[in-house]
Amino acid sequence: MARMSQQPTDGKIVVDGIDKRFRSESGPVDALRDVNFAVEEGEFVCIIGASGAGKTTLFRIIAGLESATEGTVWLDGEPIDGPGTDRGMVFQEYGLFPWRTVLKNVTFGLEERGLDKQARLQRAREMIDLVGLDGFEDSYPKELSGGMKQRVGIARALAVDPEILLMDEPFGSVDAQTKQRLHEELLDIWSATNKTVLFVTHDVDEAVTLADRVVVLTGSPGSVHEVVDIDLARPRSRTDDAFADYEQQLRDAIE
Ligand SMILES: Nc1ncnc2c1ncn2[C@@H]1O[C@H](COP(=O)(O)OP(=O)(O)OP(=O)(O)O)[C@@H](O)[C@H]1O
Repeated sequence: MARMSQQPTDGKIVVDGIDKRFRSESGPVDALRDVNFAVEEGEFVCIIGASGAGKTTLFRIIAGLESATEGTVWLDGEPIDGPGTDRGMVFQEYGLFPWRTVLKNVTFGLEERGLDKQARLQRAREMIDLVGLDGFEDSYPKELSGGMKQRVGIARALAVDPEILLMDEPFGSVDAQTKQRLHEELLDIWSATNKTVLFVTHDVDEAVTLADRVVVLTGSPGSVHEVVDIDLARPRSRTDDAFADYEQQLRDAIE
């Protein structure tokens, strides 16, 4: 298939005809087939789907950690062909350096950007404040709870001021109460910083809580079954009938 040399439609991120086939010892595995959707600047988009629908694979392709077999992901009209500081990443398993303090974990991305030490420390402290971890600058990851570790991950991703935040099940390992608090904090950070957020989850409740729009991946190989606009004012309440209706709609779509 001829590769288009121009982004086919408007959008900050345009996922354009993505196929992914893995080669494994037991033969090829088709993970994604003809995945198409666009994300507008400043939007909060969740990708949901059952286990194996290809969410993480798609995340990794958009992050530039994995290449597509067919198709292109466009960012501001340019094809993505590797990771970049325009995309900050947050993973479920934190990805922190255990031998570095909180402060040194957050300065990590800044060291590569050539900022002087003073500027790095100042920026890192601002981000640590933003995620509510002031006072923990000198702690090590093993001294922190899961929720706190994830805050460090978010601070580190934000430190380089990426335009886009890519999050792959970031709150999968924290308890329900912490998750709810992190949702509120993430939405505050999102509205304060105007980032574009792409957030992978298998949790329907989380998607309705957070997203402007939800991309539902189904099938194996996965493709876009439906894109659902969540037309609810924020802050959202789980006890609203409309919230429950969206949850049901997404549950039905996944099945
Ligand atoms: N490196 C790989 N080699 C071979 N197959 C892979 C590889 N990575 C993923 N797959 C396959 O691709 C498909 C999609 O996997 P992926 O991890 O993207 O799904 P997912 O929706 O994120 O699932 P989960 O919610 O369980 O994490 C699965 O069939 C998986 O086995």
